[in-house]
Amino acid sequence: MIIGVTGGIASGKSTVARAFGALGIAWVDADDVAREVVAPGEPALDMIAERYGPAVLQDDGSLDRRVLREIVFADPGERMWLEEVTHPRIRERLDRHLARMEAEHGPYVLLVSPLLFESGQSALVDRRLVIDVPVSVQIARTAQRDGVDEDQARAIVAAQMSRSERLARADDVLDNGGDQASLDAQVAELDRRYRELAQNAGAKATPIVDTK
Ligand SMILES: CC(C)(COP(=O)(O)OP(=O)(O)OC[C@H]1O[C@@H](n2cnc3c(N)ncnc32)[C@H](O)[C@@H]1O)[C@@H](O)C(=O)NCCC(=O)NCCS
Ligand SMILES: Nc1ncnc2c1ncn2[C@@H]1O[C@H](COP(=O)(O)OP(=O)(O)OP(=O)(O)O)[C@@H](O)[C@H]1O
Repeated sequence: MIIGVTGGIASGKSTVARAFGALGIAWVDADDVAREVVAPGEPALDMIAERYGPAVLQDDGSLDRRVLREIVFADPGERMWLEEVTHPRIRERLDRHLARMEAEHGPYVLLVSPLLFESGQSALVDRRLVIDVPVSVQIARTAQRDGVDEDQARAIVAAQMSRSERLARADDVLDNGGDQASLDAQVAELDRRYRELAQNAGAKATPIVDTK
């Protein structure tokens, strides 16, 4: 069983994943895979460099993420171009990672992704857990953690699905407006339910042999 964990920027997805990790659950992070597909030598990085020129590369040939971030969050057309180049590659790698993880780790695994619904990754998972916080909290935590100014944090939030649309697509919701203890308690309860669901799904998939 694969659980998709999603939420807007700085909603707390990585913090939630670590809390599941402390209970023995494995996860793959779409932001990490998004970095892999633009590593030096990858065709996507060549396409980005061709479109934006050397300013988008650092001296060692790797992507200057700050420069590209400023380009794509100032211009929706450029963001869409970047998504067309990266998202199919990200999805394909995630699919492979998840298949391997499901075979190696039980009873369920997590796909942690900011764009689960926007990028077609929702089709890779069995349930969708939305990490929910008010937009004002997202902006404050993004600015504090990433050192980006509030306008850019707002531009990133604006490029993502709205809070209400995301909640409408959720199977489960974790309210992350509280403290770490509240987050941990909600994760413990979700883990209990997911283990139960995974066990029932496994039982259904096992053919019952009639011994008579
Ligand atoms: C624009 C890039 C270079 C900025 O890199 P940077 O290191 O500053 O940010 P990072 O990759 O850690 O992303 C931080 C957060 O920004 C948000 N974000 C990133 N890309 C997008 C996007 N296309 N649309 C909306 N939000 C996005 C997410 O909440 C993400 O968690 C990078 O985010 C990127 O390559 N984005 C395109 C690939 C993508 O969509 N990744 C999202 C995960 S599938
Ligand atoms: N319940 C909480 N109380 C206070 N701070 C929190 C809480 N949950 C997360 N944070 C802090 O908010 C910031 C964002 O959390 P985190 O990095 O887990 O979010 P994310 O959704 O993974 O972000 P991104 O979308 O950028 O990958 C971090 O600095 C984290 O320590």
